[in-house]
Amino acid sequence: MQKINKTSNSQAQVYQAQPLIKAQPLFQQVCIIGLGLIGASLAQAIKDNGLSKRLVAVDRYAPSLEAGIEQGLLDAGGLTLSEVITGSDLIVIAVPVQAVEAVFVDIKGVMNSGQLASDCIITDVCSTKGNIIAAAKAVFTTLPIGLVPAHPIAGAENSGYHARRAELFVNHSVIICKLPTTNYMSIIKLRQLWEAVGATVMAMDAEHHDSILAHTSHLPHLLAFNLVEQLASHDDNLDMFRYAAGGFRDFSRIAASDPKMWHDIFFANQSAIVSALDEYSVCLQTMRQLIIDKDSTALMGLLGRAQAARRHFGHMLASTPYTDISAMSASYVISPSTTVTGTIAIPGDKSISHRSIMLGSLAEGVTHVTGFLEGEDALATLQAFRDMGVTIEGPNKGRLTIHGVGMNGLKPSKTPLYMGNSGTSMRLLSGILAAQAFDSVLTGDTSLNKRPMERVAAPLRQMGAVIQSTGTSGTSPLSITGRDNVGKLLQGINYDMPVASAQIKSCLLLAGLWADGTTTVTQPEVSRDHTERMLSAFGYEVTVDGNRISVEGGGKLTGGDIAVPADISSAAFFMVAAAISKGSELTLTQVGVNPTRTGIIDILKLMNADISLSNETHVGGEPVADITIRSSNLMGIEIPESLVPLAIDEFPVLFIAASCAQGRTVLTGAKELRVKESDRIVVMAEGLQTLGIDCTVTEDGLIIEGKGIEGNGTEINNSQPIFGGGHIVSHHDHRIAMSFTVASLRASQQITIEGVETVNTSFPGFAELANQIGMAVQVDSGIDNSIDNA
Ligand SMILES: O=C(O)C1=C[C@@H](OP(=O)(O)O)[C@@H](O)[C@H](O)C1
Ligand SMILES: C=C(OP(=O)(O)O)C(=O)O
Repeated sequence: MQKINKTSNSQAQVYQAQPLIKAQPLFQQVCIIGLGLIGASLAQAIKDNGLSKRLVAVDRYAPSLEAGIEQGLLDAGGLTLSEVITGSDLIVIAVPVQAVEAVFVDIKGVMNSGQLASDCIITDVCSTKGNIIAAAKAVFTTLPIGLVPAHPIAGAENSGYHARRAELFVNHSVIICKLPTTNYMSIIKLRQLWEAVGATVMAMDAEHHDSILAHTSHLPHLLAFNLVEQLASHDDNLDMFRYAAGGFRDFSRIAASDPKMWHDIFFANQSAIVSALDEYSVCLQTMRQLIIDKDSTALMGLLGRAQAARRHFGHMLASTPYTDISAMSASYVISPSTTVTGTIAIPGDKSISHRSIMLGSLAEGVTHVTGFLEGEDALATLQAFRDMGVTIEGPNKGRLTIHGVGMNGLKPSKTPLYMGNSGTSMRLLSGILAAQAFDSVLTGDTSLNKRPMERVAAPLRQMGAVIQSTGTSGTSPLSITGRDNVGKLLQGINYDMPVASAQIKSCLLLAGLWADGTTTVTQPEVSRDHTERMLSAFGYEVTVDGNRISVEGGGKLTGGDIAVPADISSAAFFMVAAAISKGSELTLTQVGVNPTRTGIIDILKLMNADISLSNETHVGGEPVADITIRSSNLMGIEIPESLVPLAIDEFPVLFIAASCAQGRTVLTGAKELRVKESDRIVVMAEGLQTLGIDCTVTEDGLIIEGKGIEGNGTEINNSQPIFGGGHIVSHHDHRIAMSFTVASLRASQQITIEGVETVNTSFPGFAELANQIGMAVQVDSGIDNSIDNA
C-alpha cells in the first residue's frame, strides 16, 4: 500500500506519494500531462510494467491526481507543470489537440528556467500530427531534439481517468512521426516504451498520418455522429431507436465518443477530413445512382468488392491466410485408426480454380464456374481480380459468375495485391500484370515472401517487362511498372525453362497474350497443362509441339462455362490413406485425371497399389474419373524422374506411403520440393524421423527405408504399426500437415500436428472428410474466444 502525503501551497496543490521502484526502468521520471483515458491508461501500463522509476502527472482536475496517488499509480501530481516536472526524462502530452500549444508554452518555460533538460523526450498521443508540429514550431524557435510526435491508435467510448486500462495498447499500433530535428535515441526509447506496453510501433510522416487517419478514423466517427443525428431529428425518432437493428447499433457505437474531443479533431485535421468527406460524397452519389438505375451487376460488384475487401484488409495487415483468422496456430490431435472406407467427393482443383478466375476476368462476356475451390489460395486470386475492378459474384457453394472485362479492361488496384500463401497466384499474375498499362505491386504472407520469384521476373524482363523483386533475395514483394510508363509492348521470346514448372510456363504464356509476336516456352519435362487447355477452351489458339508451347500476342478470350473437377492433389491424401491401411476401400468421385497430373497414380501403381479408374469422362476440357483404391502391400521403388513434375505436390504424402512400403524408396530430381511452402524434403524428413522412420535427405530428394513387411501369399500384411506417435511441426505447410494426418492410420500412438491452419489454402474441410471415412482427427483451433473483432 502507498503511503500518501497530501500537501498544498498557495498557487497549486501538490500530491506526493512514496516511490515504488521496479527493476530496469527505461526512464527516471515520466510526466504525463492529462489524465484522460489515454494518459491514465499509459500511466497504468508504465506503472504495471515498471518502465519508470517515478511517475508524475499534471491535470487541471485535482480529483484524478488525488485518485492516482491514493491508488499508488502516481508518485506525485500537480495542477501545473513546474510543480512536478523536475527530473523528468519523458513528457507525454495527453491533452485535447487544441490545448497542446499551451502545453508547449509551459514546457518551454520549464526548459528556460533550467527545471527541465533540453534533451528530455517530449511526445504526445493526439490523433492529428500536422497541427501538433505546427504548434511546436509556433512556440519553440528551434524544435527540441527530444520532440517525437506519436499517435497510439487505441481508444474506447468511455473517457476519463476511471476508464483507464493498462492493456489498452496491447496489439494496437502506435505511429511515430520522425522529425528531421529529432535525435535517434529519443525515437529508440519511445519505441521501447510503446513496445513494452504491448503496442506495435511504426513510423510515418505527419502528412501521410493525417490523411490516413482522416479516412480510417475521423471520417467513420463523423459518419456515426451524422447518422445518429439524422435519425434523432426524425419526428418518429423514438420508434426508430426502439426498433433499431444491430446494424445501427454497430455503426453508431462510436457516436457515443466524447463530442469535445471530436470537435477538436475535426478542426485540427480540417483539410484532410474535408477531402476524405468529398471522396465519400462521390462514392455515396454513385451508390445512390446505382440504386435508382437498378443496376444490379454494378451494385453487386460494388457490394461484393467491399465485402471481400473488408476481410482482405484485415488479413493483409496481419499477413495471415484468409478464411479463418481464428484458426491461426491450430493443431490436429489424431488418434490411431486402422481403416478408411466410403465414397467421397473431394473439393475442386486448385490450379484450375486459379486459372478460371484469371481467364474468366480477361474474357469478353460472362463466365460461369462450378466446382470452384473455396480455399484461401484461389480466393486470393479472386480477390486480386476484384481489386482490379472485375465484378465476380460468389463464390456460393463453388459457383461463381465472372463478368469478364476483356484483355484491356483491368484497372489498377488501389492497394498492393495480396497473394496470401499462394505461389501460383503470384507467379501467374506477375505475367498478366507485366503486360498491363498500369503499375502494380504483388505481395504475400511471410512464407510466400520467402519463395523465389526471379524465376518469373528474369524471363519477363527478357520480354521487356520492368519488374523488381524487392524482397531480400529475389523474393516478393514484386513491383511491376505498367506499359504506359515503359512506352512499349512486351516482346515475344523463346524461353528454355531451367525447371519443369507449370507456374513459370503459365506466367510467360499469359504475358505472351499481350506481347508483340510469338512467345515460346520449352519445358525440360512435361508439367501440368491447365493453362494451355483453358486458353483453348476460351478460344485462344495455343500451339503445342512436344515440350514447346507457343502463343501469339494480340488475341482475345471468350467467356464460357467451366466445371472444375476434384483436385487430384487433394485426393492423393486419401489415396495413400486407403493404400496403407488394413481392409480399406475408398472411391473418390470425379477427380481430375489430366495426364499431366496423374504422377501420383503412376507412382502408387509402381509401388503395387490397387487403384482403378471408372466413369471416365471429360468436364470442361479436362479428363475426370472416379478413382477407387484399396488396401495393398506397397513395395519400395526408385521413382522415375520423369514422373516428378507430374506428382510434384504429392511427394509429402508419397513419403508416408514409402514409409509403409516394403524396402527402400529413392526419390531423386526433386529439388523443386525445397522451394514450396516449406522445404518439403527437410521438413518431411524431420517429421518422419520423429515418428521413427529411417530416412536420408539428399540434395534433390529423399531415401526412405520402408518398414512394411512381406504379405503372406495373396494376403495383405498391413496391420502392424509403422509409425510411433509424436509431435509434428508442419512449418505452416498444408501438405505436410495433411500427410502426417494420413500416417495416423499406421501409427501406434497419438500424433499431434502443429500449424494446420494453412490446410485451408488448398483443402477446406479436410479434417471433416478424414473423420467421415474413419480417421480420428480432432481439430484444436487454438482460438482465444476473447478475440476482439473491433
Ligand atoms: O501451376 C500450378 O497451378 C501449380 C504448379 C506447381 O508449381 P511449380 O510450377 O512451381 O512446380 C505446383 O506445385 C503448384 O501447387 C500449382
Ligand atoms: C506448391 C503449392 O502451391 P503454390 O505454389 O501455389 O503455393 C502447393 O499447393 O503445394
